[in-house]
Amino acid sequence: MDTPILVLNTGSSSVKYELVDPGTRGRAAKGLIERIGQERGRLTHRNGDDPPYVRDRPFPGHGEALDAMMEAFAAAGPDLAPVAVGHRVVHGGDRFTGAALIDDDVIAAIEELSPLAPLHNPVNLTGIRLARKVFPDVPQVAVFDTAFHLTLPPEAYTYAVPRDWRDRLGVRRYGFHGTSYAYVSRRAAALLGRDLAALDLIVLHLGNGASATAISGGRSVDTSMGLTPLEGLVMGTRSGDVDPALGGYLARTDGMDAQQVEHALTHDSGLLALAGSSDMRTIRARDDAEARLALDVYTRRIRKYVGAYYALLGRVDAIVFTGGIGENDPLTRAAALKGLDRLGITVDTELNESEHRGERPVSPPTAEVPVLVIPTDEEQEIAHQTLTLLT
Ligand SMILES: Nc1ncnc2c1ncn2[C@@H]1O[C@H](COP(=O)(O)OP(=O)(O)O)[C@@H](O)[C@H]1O
Ligand SMILES: CC(=O)OP(=O)(O)O
Ligand SMILES: [Mg+2]
Repeated sequence: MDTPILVLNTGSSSVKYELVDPGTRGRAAKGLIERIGQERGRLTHRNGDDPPYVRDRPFPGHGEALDAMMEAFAAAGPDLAPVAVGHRVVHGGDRFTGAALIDDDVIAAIEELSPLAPLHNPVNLTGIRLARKVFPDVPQVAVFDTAFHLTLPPEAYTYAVPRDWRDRLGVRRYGFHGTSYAYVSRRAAALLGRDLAALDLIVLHLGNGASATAISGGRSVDTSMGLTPLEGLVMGTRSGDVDPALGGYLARTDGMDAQQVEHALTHDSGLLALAGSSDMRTIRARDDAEARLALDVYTRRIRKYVGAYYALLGRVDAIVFTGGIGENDPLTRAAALKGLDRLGITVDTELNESEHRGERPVSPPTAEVPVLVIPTDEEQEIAHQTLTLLT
């Protein structure tokens, strides 16, 4: 492979990267840098079938993490000479309806949108700036989480708030995880052996951030994240839906300001607030009242959205789970769909709990509504969209 695409997925606390062959879609190398900003970080770099190159040390910020990625390529190969770089960018507002070739103007627009995705857009820009410095002559492409959701109908994206906020300040539902939804919905149609254009799907992306989307004919028709990636489901450190009066209440009774409230709802809430850890594996290892309540709150919220999206779509051809929790946690899948048998939705205990990984149904073969697990691959989708834009 001599002309691969480098894909950078800079997340809130991690960096995932891949070197993808545009012809075969094969991976020459891939890596993951975890727990950025925490006491103990880890970089895992894989070059083909070589034994992995692992570095356990703290990465104070995303700049250090990206430097470590460059060191890993230098030490463990392969040579890094990409023909293009594809970047995940979380918030594209209503300006970016698809992937965009990055120039100073696009960078300024991503920066302008940073207040709407404070965990994500600033670190996405760190990756873009590093790649432009290291590969000044290589085209760089931004692939936006929001773009997939620009098909939302007005009644789905409009908040019932003052007109001035909507007209002047861009207050509306945008939706996120779109790169994942684009990939997963295509793969779900392939697994069902049906045309995506004819399918109504409810897709649950349950990772560190989590969201639900109703997809009809391959188009997003409603989604749980809103103006920012804070609305909707319970997440690792984010509250998801709360009463909008909460901020005012805390200001009046406890003297908190808007920034403090938003920080707490973004960083100190969700599973972390309920069970002391944002990591599902850690919570699963416990069996006490606090952990059980956290899981009940978590799965009940998912069930509410499944019911709501079933009602909006009027029918559903499959429920699809993806993301670290959706792919790997059978108890979450079972609990989230508990009691929905009357809607034709149920999981098969043996299939759901099987050690099998990869794309698979977890509902009984005779189920009216198939329940599928489709591992997401945002990096593959970013490479695909980068290539499509450039050719
Ligand atoms: N085998 C597993 N069982 C249960 N949860 C898991 C498992 N593997 C990963 N997870 C959970 O997946 C979540 C991270 O999801 P992931 O999609 O990797 O996050 P990100 O949004 O950062 O990409 C964590 O809560 C983690 O505990
Ligand atoms: C948009 C979002 O929440 O992304 P992540 O799940 O990577 O945090
Ligand atoms: Mg994610």
